[in-house]
Amino acid sequence: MSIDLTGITLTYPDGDSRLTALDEVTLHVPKGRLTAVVGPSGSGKSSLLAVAATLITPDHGTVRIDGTGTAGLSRRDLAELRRRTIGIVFQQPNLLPSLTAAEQLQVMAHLDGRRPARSRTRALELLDAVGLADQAHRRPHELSGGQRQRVNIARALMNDPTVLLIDEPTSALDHERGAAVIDLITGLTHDRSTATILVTHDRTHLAAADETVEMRDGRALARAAGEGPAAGQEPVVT
Ligand SMILES: Nc1ncnc2c1ncn2[C@@H]1O[C@H](COP(=O)(O)OP(=O)(O)OP(=O)(O)O)[C@@H](O)[C@H]1O
Repeated sequence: MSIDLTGITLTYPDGDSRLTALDEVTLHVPKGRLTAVVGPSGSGKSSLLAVAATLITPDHGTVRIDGTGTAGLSRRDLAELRRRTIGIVFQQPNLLPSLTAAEQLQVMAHLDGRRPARSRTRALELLDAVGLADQAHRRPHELSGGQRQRVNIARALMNDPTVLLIDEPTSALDHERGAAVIDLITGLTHDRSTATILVTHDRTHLAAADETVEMRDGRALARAAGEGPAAGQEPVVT
């Protein structure tokens, strides 16, 4: 149960040439560990998450999820792999306005063909796990920003993923609510043994990470949790 990115290079079209967004990035996140990814705007953080989520195929390098290589899989098989093993939390919760918190989660199980009664039980368990047991009946406009983000995180857990990929989950929250969401992510990573990658701008979150990777111009520089800014330029990581 892990996610392994090895020698990932990703380029985008840029006029007559190509822009290198990821340059030989290697990253190994074992189960039960939280890796934070930081770096300036444009350094490749979102691209890294998109490759890890198998939403973008890199030019070079391999992505292995729980030991399974993704190269050569059909779009259908990739979609299946994503649905079964990867939980993705985007920056904006993107909740459906007309559904209650519990129903936002049940939609995921419905897409997976599971029975409504069982999915309701699981949705309520997960809302409880993220501290929203008493908010299951509320619609998004009746929840605070922090509560909406918790629903977003619970929804990503609905299919019991082994890999959690989280993009800037606290950007719309004040410091206190942001810190609570990071605590939640740390706890879920350890309790549910997910391999978690957290992209964040906020360096105060780094203390919660088991490892930090600093992105610079598409390259990954590693440093241990709690250290100051990456000093060396050596490519990283384990
Ligand atoms: N679809 C795209 N087409 C062309 N270039 C892109 C595309 N997406 C990203 N880029 C470029 O790739 C580089 C890395 O972008 P990326 O979004 O991964 O960085 P980031 O670190 O997530 O930035 P931010 O913190 O601002 O979200 C940037 O130079 C960006 O302009």
